[in-house]
Amino acid sequence: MRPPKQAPKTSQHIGIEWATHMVWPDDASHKHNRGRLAVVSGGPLQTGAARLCAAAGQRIGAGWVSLIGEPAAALMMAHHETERLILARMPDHTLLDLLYGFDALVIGPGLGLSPQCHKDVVSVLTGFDRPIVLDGDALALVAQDGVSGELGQALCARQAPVILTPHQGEFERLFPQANPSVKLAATLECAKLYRTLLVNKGHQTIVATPQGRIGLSQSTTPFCASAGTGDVLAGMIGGLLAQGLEPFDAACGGVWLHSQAANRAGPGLIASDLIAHLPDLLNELAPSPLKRANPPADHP
Ligand SMILES: NC(=O)C1=CN([C@@H]2O[C@H](COP(=O)(O)OP(=O)(O)OC[C@H]3O[C@@H](n4cnc5c(N)ncnc54)[C@H](O)[C@@H]3O)[C@@H](O)[C@H]2O)[C@@H](O)CC1
Ligand SMILES: Nc1ncnc2c1ncn2[C@@H]1O[C@H](COP(=O)(O)OP(=O)(O)O)[C@@H](O)[C@H]1O
Repeated sequence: MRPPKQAPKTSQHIGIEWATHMVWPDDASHKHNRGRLAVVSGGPLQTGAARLCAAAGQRIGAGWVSLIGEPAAALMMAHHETERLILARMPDHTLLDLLYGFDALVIGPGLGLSPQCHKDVVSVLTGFDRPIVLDGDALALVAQDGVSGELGQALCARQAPVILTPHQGEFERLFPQANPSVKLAATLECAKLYRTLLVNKGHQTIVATPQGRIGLSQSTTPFCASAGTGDVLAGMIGGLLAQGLEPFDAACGGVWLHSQAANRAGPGLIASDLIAHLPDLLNELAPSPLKRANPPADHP
């Protein structure tokens, strides 16, 4: 079958309308019912990606965000983190033990590629029944296995939602048969192959479901090409999933908020700037009673 030349009818430009899916806190909200997000860190020298991711998930509204790492990584994170809770994974802990009670998980940013990392990704895909975002090294591990390998099969068999967020290099490794000149068709085929929702990133970002639903975004500044910006996107999507958004809405909402934050940051952008721009963006989107109070006119 020849690839479609144009976007299928189900494709939508990802614009401000995705904000209508946002979940806002109300008087009954408390930190445990606004979404609990877990992010798995790599080793003590690789905690930065997971920390960016977790901070983004918290800024976008998840009420409780934990970073999980082996004891040395946990200690390193504890030196840096204030609002994120650190969970040290002791030798007798499985990852699933520590994930009890969380609403969503991001795994992959800075994770590493060791056999233990592989085992952990298999264990969450088969044993964690809440939404998962796979990014970074988790995607490298899936690509190493291929679709017929253990991780590929775990993805295909999984019933609960999972979102893959590859950049171009990761996408090409996940789906080596892809023709890069037809990114839309290749993204759809890859989503079908792994039976999962894909966010294929880059100047043009494509969100695709295995059923053929498509979201397209190409309004982001190229200053976004900076280390860690993808980790922030994974955290934003994870934070929206933790708050209960449907996976397609969480993916498109994350992509849109990320692009708006990037455009506001502009020249000189580094990944943490995207997180810093979220409060202003969210304030503009929030229902009137929730908007930030303006200082009185005579405020100094
Ligand atoms: N603050 C941090 O600690 C950061 C950690 N990071 C982590 O570092 C690990 C390696 O990440 P990489 O993204 O380098 O992944 P990989 O090392 O798996 O892939 C990079 C390779 O893909 C190729 N490539 C092709 N198109 C590309 C594109 N559009 N964007 C990026 N690479 C492209 C590159 O040339 C390179 O050979 C991951 O675990 C990642 O999460 C990065 O996210 C950067 C920030
Ligand atoms: N040229 C570009 N124009 C617009 N957005 C870009 C461009 N290059 C990268 N991006 C965006 O920046 C982010 C980079 O993600 P990724 O490469 O995974 O980062 P990292 O792994 O370093 O966190 C993605 O959201 C991607 O869409």
